[in-house]
Amino acid sequence: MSNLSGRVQTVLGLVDPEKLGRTMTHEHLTMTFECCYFPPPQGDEAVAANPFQMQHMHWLRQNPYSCHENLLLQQETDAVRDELRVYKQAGGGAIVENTTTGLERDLPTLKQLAQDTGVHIIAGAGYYVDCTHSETTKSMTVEQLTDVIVSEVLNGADGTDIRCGVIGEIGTGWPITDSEKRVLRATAHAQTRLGCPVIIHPGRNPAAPAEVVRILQEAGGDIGKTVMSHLDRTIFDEGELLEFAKLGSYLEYDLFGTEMLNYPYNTDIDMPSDSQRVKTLAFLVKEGYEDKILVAHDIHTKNRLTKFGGHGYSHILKNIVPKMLTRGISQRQVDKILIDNPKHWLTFK
Ligand SMILES: CC(=O)NCCS(=O)(=O)O
Repeated sequence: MSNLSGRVQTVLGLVDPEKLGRTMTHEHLTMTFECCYFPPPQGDEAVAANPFQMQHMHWLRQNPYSCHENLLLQQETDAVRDELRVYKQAGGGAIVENTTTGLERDLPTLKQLAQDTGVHIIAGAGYYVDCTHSETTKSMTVEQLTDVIVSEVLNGADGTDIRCGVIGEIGTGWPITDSEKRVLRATAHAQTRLGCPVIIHPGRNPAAPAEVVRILQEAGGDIGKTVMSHLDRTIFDEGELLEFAKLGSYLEYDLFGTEMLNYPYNTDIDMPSDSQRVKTLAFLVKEGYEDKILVAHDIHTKNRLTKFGGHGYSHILKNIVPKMLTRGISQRQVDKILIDNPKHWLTFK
């Protein structure tokens, strides 16, 4: 194990895990999502070209990926800084910033945001989904990929000395490509060397999370220290969810605030409402998984910021927690989900 043992690694250095406080385990503060642009519905091209007007806000919520400008979160650092201050005032302590290679990770900006706001920011190592893998990435062996990921944690990433504190979000699609499989194996090998937390972006199919776990496990990964993200758009059947939960990963509901009718990346999927998400959390708590639940908003487009009428980074603290308390989740269980579970996951072994 590394000398990071028992500590959490933020962009400002190592911290005592007790210092984190309430933690959103899946957010983005600066990134581009251009890789996932989706053309607008026919006839809506004019709105898509000029979206940030009050009368277009509903359209933007329904079609966030169909407007190039909306995908450039990295243009909104001032608004994000303001929001982080609000988040801190609302009782937030830490944020895991999941931007990996392929999404224009910007570690100096994360460091500056942490310094300016006092929010602990934990950055992500590794690679996003296949369509963002460069030719170089695609040609690398598992050993070479492992060395890059380990170095991003031990020495710093992207030519800086700013170190990542988690591996991920590691991007996978469905079916999982060969290049994504190599990255998953490298993730498991790096985790074995470092004893560090891992977080996965699964493909949009109910079978995808378990297949990722299988690949990680086969490569020696520590599933108990791994988060499966985006379960709110991936597994809908309660029986299937319990089957997956038995595999032992953290179960992350990280699209709080996102309510849309037509999910463009898989139109078979009905994106749940926040009320449905809370209901699923209450179900998992009842089934004994309160130690495994994590929550976040996964802000990755501009329209999700309060500046543009969105829910912002404080939505869970301000709106979802009170709802959880009225739906059979106790204050102690809420504290586990927001404080204890993130702390345990983020602490290096
Ligand atoms: C940045 C990112 O990967 N967000 C997830 C979007 S998705 O629609 O839930 O896959």
